[in-house]
Amino acid sequence: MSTFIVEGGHRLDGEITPQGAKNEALQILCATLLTPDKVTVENIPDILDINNLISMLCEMGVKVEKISPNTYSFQASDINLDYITTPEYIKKSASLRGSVMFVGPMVARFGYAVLPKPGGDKIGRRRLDTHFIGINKLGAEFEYNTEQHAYEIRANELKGTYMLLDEASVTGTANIIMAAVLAKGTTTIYNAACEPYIQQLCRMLCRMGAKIEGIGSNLLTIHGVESLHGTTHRILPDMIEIGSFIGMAAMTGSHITLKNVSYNDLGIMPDSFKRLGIELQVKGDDIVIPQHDGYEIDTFMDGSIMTFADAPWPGLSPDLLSVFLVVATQARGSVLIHQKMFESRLFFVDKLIDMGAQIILCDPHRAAVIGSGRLNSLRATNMVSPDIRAGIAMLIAAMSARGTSHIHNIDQIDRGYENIDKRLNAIGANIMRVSN
Ligand SMILES: CC(=O)N[C@H]1[C@@H](OP(=O)(O)OP(=O)(O)OC[C@H]2O[C@@H](n3ccc(=O)[nH]c3=O)[C@H](O)[C@@H]2O)O[C@H](CO)[C@@H](O)[C@@H]1O
Ligand SMILES: C=C(OP(=O)(O)O)C(=O)O
Repeated sequence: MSTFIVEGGHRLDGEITPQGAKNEALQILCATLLTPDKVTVENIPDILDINNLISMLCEMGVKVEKISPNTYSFQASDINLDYITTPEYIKKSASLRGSVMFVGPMVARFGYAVLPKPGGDKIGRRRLDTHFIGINKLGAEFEYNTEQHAYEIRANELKGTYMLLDEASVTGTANIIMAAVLAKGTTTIYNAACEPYIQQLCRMLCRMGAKIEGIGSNLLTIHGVESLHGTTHRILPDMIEIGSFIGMAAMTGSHITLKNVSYNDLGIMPDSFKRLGIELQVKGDDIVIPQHDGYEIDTFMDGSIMTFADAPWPGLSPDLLSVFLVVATQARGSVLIHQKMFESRLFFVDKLIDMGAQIILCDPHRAAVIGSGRLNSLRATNMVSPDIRAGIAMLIAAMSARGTSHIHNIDQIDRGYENIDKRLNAIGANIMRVSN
């Protein structure tokens, strides 16, 4: 377990380029299993979750070549199906959420997959019903193996069908798409998740020979094909990292430029920051955040207190609410943060309260923040990062606080943010990494 020692009060100044998107990369790397041909992927983030997934692919027999720091090629021409029944595979799967998306491609191409309990953030119940029901509807059978503590999934043949998903699950939709592209006949997925990362997956699959209609909508029609071939794909910039940097810049009174953000793929996020009182200038495909001496939270048009709530795309991502929450503590005005999707993601506010923030945790899903308008800057403290996004929120709080804070368990931050300490120190932060 490593620790960040963060000296607060330093303003940032300069340019920063967002990393490739973690949650897109997890889907795309799993999709490389769908073809025996070579697939080259650019802009892969160098983060713990992705490196773990790549090492699992290697152990499954995928030939992985690192072409440059963020570009790899993958060739799944000779897969060792025995590996996926080993205790090692089961243990590694439990270290990240993305491993759940091996199921769709494996069952589509090899008729066999093993699904141990996947890992990922411990942020409340994270059910997999959508994955199971969808893949089962395509004709695969799930059987729980009590010795392995994992499901075995078998299918002689997958057959296209109509399905209305019980919820617009992101990884569930990706898994079902990856199974359906090689199924016989036509699959219709209604209530599909449709965020840019799912769109990117669909576009890559189409370049590999898949036939998918309705990309970008919640109604996908997939005409199954016999086989897929190789391609090259570039991962989008990580919208959650972009949002984290916007919030960090405002809260620390910094002037920074975010380079090449793929603005049109950011959805409602930039406007949501504007409603928090943060000024953003869009220059080409860059976002400039000018130095803020203060910012004031908007109200709704009827004058009532603003709420930021998560919703499936094109709503606001749940992964950004921890950032909105911490940034609101130093705004003028009040806001309700309503985390509808996950029930254990707001408990980190206790630490912000210790630092002097005015927050009432109304229940596990809702926190009311009374911004102090920088009258009382936060005080440094010691904290433990419980999940990726609480971790980055704690880092933002520490960077804006008076004094030196310690953030333990920063592996949680490293799961999703590439070399965050080095990249922020390069533009003026003072963050020291200590390995315990
Ligand atoms: C590896 C990866 O890509 N992880 C992301 C993915 O996780 P993941 O794919 O696991 O999340 P899901 O989309 O399945 O669901 C997230 C949560 O929202 C609930 N839910 C979902 C859809 C819906 O219409 N109503 C609803 O209540 C689910 O029950 C669950 O509690 O999507 C989440 C939601 O954007 C993000 O937080 C995760 O970062
Ligand atoms: C919840 C997240 O990730 P995961 O689904 O990988 O746990 C996240 O990225 O905020």
